[in-house]
Amino acid sequence: MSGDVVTADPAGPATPAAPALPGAPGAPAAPAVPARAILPVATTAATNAALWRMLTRRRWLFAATVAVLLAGSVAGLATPALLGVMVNVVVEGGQTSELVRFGLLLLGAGVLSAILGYLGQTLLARICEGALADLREDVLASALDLPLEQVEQAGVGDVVARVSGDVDAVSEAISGVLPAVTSAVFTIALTLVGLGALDWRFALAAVAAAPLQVVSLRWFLRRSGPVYREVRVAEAQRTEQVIETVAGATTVTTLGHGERHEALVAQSSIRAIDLSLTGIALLTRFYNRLNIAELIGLGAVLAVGFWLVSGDAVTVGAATAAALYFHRLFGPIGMVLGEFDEIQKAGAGLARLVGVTTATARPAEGDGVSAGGDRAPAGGDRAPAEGDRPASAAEVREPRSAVVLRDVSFAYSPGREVLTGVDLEVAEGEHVALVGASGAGKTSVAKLAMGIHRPTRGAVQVLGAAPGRRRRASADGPPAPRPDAAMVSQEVHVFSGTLAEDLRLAAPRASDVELHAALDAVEAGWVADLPEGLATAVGAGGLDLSPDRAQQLALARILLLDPAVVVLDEATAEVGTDGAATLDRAARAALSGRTAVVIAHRLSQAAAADRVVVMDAGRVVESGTHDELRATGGPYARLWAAWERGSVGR
Ligand SMILES: Nc1ncnc2c1ncn2[C@@H]1O[C@H](COP(=O)(O)OP(=O)(O)OP(=O)(O)O)[C@@H](O)[C@H]1O
Repeated sequence: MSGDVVTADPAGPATPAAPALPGAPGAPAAPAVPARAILPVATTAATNAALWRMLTRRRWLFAATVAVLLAGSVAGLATPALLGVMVNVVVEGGQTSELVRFGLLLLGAGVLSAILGYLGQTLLARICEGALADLREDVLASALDLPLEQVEQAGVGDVVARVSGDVDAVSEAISGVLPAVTSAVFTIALTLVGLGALDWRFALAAVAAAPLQVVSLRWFLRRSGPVYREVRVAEAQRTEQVIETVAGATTVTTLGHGERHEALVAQSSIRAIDLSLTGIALLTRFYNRLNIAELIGLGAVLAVGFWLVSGDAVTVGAATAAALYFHRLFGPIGMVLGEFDEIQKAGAGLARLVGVTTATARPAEGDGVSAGGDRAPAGGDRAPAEGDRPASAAEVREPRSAVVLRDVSFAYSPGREVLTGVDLEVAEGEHVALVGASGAGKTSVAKLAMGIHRPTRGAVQVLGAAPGRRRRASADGPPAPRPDAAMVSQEVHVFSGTLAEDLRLAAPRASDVELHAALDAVEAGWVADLPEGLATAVGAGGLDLSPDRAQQLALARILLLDPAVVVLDEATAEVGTDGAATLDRAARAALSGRTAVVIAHRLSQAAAADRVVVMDAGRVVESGTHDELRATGGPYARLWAAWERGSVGR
């Protein structure tokens, strides 16, 4: 996961929610992570409710549309009735002028029905396009808000498949199918009324087709639903496989694993294709059954017509009109039943999309997240294990601590704890350096503090800004809400665009003067030497920045973002002594006046901190100032001695 600055800033890159300031308005609460490592899929009821909400957001337009479509269907009903009357005129040897009059009426009804139908479809399409735009925005916003932990567990491919393939499936259904199906449903309902008006026995005969249609539909829905869901999952897996292969292309090529990866992509594609073919085979069998149902229905209407005409109960014209009415049902019924296919696919897609929006929905109070903004342990509904010490909000809320980890244990996979009983408190404005061998658990602590992961036991809390700190005001707008916490991670990402755009991801309204000031503060004097300065293209396809320069950009972004708490996990091993000294000074400038947790990859960073916390095998083993720890002769003193001898890091 790229993104060195993890922040609540809406313009920020890859912006999972930053940790909460307890009590702050809109403080994000940790959403419930499902036990299985997938993003949730909404229930049918929740999906239907979301669809209804989308459509009825524009309720007046919706009501007008229904009225126009109904009027169009009523006008359409006149056609078979008028044809029936014309047959009677012919049978009874009526005047040609009479025929012409009814012919003109027929033409008028047809034109009116077409105009109203067109208008209704246009209005409905407008509602649907609006609903679709809302859906796209909701899903994209929700996807950007997804906790990194959930994205990591579910796989990026799943998220990408949802915001692309699933949105497309729903788009097709909403913009193409829904308007057509709605007007078809009106036509069916009113045609049955028209048949009944001719003679109730015609309506009864028409219903003869219904049992087979209902049975066929139920048969189809039962089988196709799971198949379509599997298709969506298989497509997500294929996307995941492709993304993984492309993202790791260099590694794949250098290790000569190209063929293996191609085979894996092919395998996942074949599975998706096989499932799609199964769906098509089901659809063909379904249409066969519908054709048989129509044959039965038309046969019944004609037989009843023959019987009624023979008994003088109805005229030949009425029987003709009845047959035409039934024939008129073929199209709409076939369309509604046939489109169930698209509706099913869209339903599967919509359930996954609504799942994304619910994955980021804030749980209500009492959902396992304390009002103080504690990060509750994952698996909120598990029974407390023996030895669990569920830390209450009261227990962890301490007025002068900006970051509190209380008795925190954590495992990436069940049963494999990488942190055990970690207690860490960082006072407001304090700079704490985390020190330890590779794999000791420093980055895991940082990610827990940032809310990227949640503890399996214990509680984590990040408090707000130090009193008296001013928000950065922008010249041309209200002051931006101050972000709570931000992280500079080991993988600094330089986003494609100009240098100025890259920096403005952290502060969209910052002026060029402010950008230059931030760059100066982190000693990025090299920017001034670039021929195009802030307009220089960086990132993919642009100027390739060395790791220490990318690091300086990340630190400048911190200055522009101005968070209260910073977690710094920069590991720039490639820089020499001069580079390291520059980066240390840049970090000091970026962290000045903030609470900071610095993962000290160079012990010079630890020496400059207010306090050093030493970790070993997932536990805190020492804590104190640099001088105190050196004097005790413990693990830190040994690390320091080794570092001074130049055998570690430098
Ligand atoms: N995403 C992950 N999935 C599974 N295990 C992980 C993951 N990330 C880290 N670990 C494991 O957790 C343990 C602690 O790793 P962590 O990265 O927190 O240590 P660290 O002290 O920051 O190390 P380094 O200085 O090398 O970054 C290690 O055993 C590591 O292998």
